[in-house]
Amino acid sequence: MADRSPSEIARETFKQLSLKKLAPTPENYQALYHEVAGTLPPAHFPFDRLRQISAALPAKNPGQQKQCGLLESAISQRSWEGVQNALVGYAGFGMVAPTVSDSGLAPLAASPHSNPALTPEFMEQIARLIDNALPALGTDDDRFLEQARELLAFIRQPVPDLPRTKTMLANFSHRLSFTAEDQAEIKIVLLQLLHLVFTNIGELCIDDQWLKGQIDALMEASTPPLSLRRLDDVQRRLVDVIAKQAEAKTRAHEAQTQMRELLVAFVDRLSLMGESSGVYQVRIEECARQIEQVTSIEELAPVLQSALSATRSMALDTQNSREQLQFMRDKTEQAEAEISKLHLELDRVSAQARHDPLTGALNRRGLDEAIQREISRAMRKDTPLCLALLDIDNFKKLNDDLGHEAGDAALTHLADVTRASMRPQDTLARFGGEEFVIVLPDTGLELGVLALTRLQRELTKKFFLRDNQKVLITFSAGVAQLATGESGVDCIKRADQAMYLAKRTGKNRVLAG
Ligand SMILES: Nc1nc2c(ncn2[C@@H]2O[C@H](COP(=O)(O)OP(=O)(O)OP(=O)(O)O)[C@@H](O)[C@H]2O)c(=O)[nH]1
Repeated sequence: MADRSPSEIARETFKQLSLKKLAPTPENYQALYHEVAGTLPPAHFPFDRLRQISAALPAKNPGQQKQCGLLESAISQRSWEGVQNALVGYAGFGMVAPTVSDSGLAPLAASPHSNPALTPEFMEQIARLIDNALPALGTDDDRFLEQARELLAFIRQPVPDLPRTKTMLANFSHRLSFTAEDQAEIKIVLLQLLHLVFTNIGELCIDDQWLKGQIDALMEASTPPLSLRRLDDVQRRLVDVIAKQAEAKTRAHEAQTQMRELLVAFVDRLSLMGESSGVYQVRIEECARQIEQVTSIEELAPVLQSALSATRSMALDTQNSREQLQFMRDKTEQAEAEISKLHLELDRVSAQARHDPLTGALNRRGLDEAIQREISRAMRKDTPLCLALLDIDNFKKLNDDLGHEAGDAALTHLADVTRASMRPQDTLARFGGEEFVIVLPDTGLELGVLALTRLQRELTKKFFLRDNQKVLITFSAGVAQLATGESGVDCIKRADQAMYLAKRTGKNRVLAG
């Protein structure tokens, strides 16, 4: 039998079908064929069931459509390997909701891990997302925190139940929306309160120009959009204001005590004068009475003597009082002069704290602190940091042509335009006369140069106006990116060299250092 050709086997198979009175179905034919040929029938391939599954699979995106096509063709070719590849490929194109299809079959993916998108890694990513978002939502709502903890514990299980995960996520998201809304509102109200406090402090110190300037800067710095750096700035300024107020309070207290002492001394002196003039009056009245009674010139002499001595002693008392009052007046004037000197000194020292009083930019001390902070941040986050040094071109000529006051206004204008055009996280500091440093976090050299070039353009658009005349301010700048292990001072030196080169090669340029 083994030597027979396929056509002979086929003929014999038909003969057997008729002899055994079997229906001529493909299955019967196949079974008899292998019996006649003496070969093994291939493993059963469930065409119909597989086609049903294939028909139940939604093809909602191009990836799924392609895999459905591949599945159909694998079924036609009876290729188990093809079927497996098509199904694995299909699962990679998104999670399918476990609904029942027209065919009456539930689609795949009832377990979270039958879809690669819901792998333990993916669930861990969701858990980390929640973990990281929690601190931003505050710790006031206990129920919300508890719900978050429950959800985290649940989705970190090895195989979390999918429908339960969905329900828990939906509940959490619902509560989260309220908590986030609350937090946003709290932030707004806190800011309003802060502004109210600043306004009040500002009104309390109308005579103190420096303090008023600080309050204005505080108001501006606490206006959204806020950033951690702007809040740092608010904090630094507030510390200065509080220190200044404490000193002013001590000073006022001292002055008050001194004035009170002077007043007490003055009142004492007045009553003494009153007393001595009362004694004088009694003695003079006595003299007058004696004069009325004298009968001879001899009797008059001792009375006159007594009147003279009373007058002399009154004159002496008056002289003493005048001297004492003069002394007190001198002392008061001296105290006043000392207080106003102290005031001036305090203004000067306070203004030097961290900000440049003219432009409101940080001063050298403030800059040192800001650079230190940004260097630590850049190292921690492994991000680039640039320092730019800019110097106004031909500033001496501007001063000479328009006056020193116009020069001051030009410096303020440059600082204002810079603050408006740089990012909130950038920091501006006045480095010296007409030199400024800009600290640019998260910025590589190329972007740093671009930022300064953009600032140049802004200055050509936002003119400095003097007596209704447009005055164009330009600057030359050098930008340096902080190298590993480099100090802020050395980085500024490199920026300074680049700026110097920009000056020497025509000004109004930005060069990388
Ligand atoms: N109005 C005003 N002028 C200042 C201030 N600080 C420094 N200056 C003046 O700035 C001028 C700087 O002059 P220079 O160093 O010669 O520089 P420049 O004229 O800008 O020349 P280049 O830098 O070469 O473009 C000096 O005249 C200083 O008096 C300030 O606070 N206010």
